[in-house]
Amino acid sequence: MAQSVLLTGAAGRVGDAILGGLAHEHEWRFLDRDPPTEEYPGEFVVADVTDETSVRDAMDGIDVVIHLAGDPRPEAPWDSVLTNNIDGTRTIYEAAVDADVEKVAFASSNHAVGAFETDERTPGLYRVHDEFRLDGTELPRPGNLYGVSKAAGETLGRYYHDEYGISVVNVRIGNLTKGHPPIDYERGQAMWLSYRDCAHLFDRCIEADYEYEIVYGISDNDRKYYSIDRAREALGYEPQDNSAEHD
Ligand SMILES: NC(=O)C1=CN([C@@H]2O[C@H](COP(=O)(O)OP(=O)(O)OC[C@H]3O[C@@H](n4cnc5c(N)ncnc54)[C@H](O)[C@@H]3O)[C@@H](O)[C@H]2O)C=CC1
Ligand SMILES: O=C1O[C@H](COP(=O)(O)O)[C@@H](O)[C@H](O)[C@H]1O
Repeated sequence: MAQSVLLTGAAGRVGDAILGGLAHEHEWRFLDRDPPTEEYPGEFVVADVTDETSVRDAMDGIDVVIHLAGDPRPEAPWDSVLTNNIDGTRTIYEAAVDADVEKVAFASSNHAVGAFETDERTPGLYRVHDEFRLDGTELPRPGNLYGVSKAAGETLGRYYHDEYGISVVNVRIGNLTKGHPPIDYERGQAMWLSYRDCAHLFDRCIEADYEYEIVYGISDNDRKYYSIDRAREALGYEPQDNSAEHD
């Protein structure tokens, strides 16, 4: 069923992947601090996610928020992730609960658990026969301050779910690249998320019923060290791509 969806960070790569598959499936409103450089299939609000007034206005009549806006750089400095990622996510949740939004899908990251990739585990971890899996029940283990900000975003979701009942799914996105998996990069191939699977996964975040979830957002790669079982069970995610098919 078509839903009214607010997509923050719409002008970025993940937004592009989502709209590539779902532009005509839902009623969209977009928010980004960068103005659009092309036509979007819905109202486009140019605003910063830390601007409470603009975010509250953008939330009016919305059923589901897909919150992508933030600094995506693994090497991002603390000032930037504190403002754009942590405060921005808090601003989104405050406005969402006040507007009676049903669900928020939060773009978390592999970097929230990057420090599980110890010297002892790698590079074996990235290879097909290694059986180590993270499944979303483990505690965060960030390897950088960007990862800390994503773990904080997941925890903000936990709080707003428990306190206000809003449905929350945190998608620990792997490595989104268009057309094919990263080349000569085993880690990136193990956590590849194709554009097609990305659109489908966020469609399931819009449509499925859930309470509070942490899932991994990768394609069905032979090499994987993230389990996609929870995404399948909780959301009905059925990925079609596999980085091994591009070897
Ligand atoms: N691309 C990937 O492989 C992965 C992305 N993610 C997460 O997904 C989200 C989107 O990432 P990408 O599309 O790759 O990044 P991107 O940089 O291509 O897009 C991010 C968008 O957010 C906007 N933005 C940033 N800060 C903002 C603010 N304070 N207010 C309003 N808009 C703001 C930017 O203008 C940009 O259009 C990020 O939260 C990132 O951490 C997580 C894991 C992997
Ligand atoms: O969270 C993110 O992860 C991806 C993949 O990480 P990388 O360390 O393999 O590059 C990254 O490309 C993206 O920019 C980031 O937001």
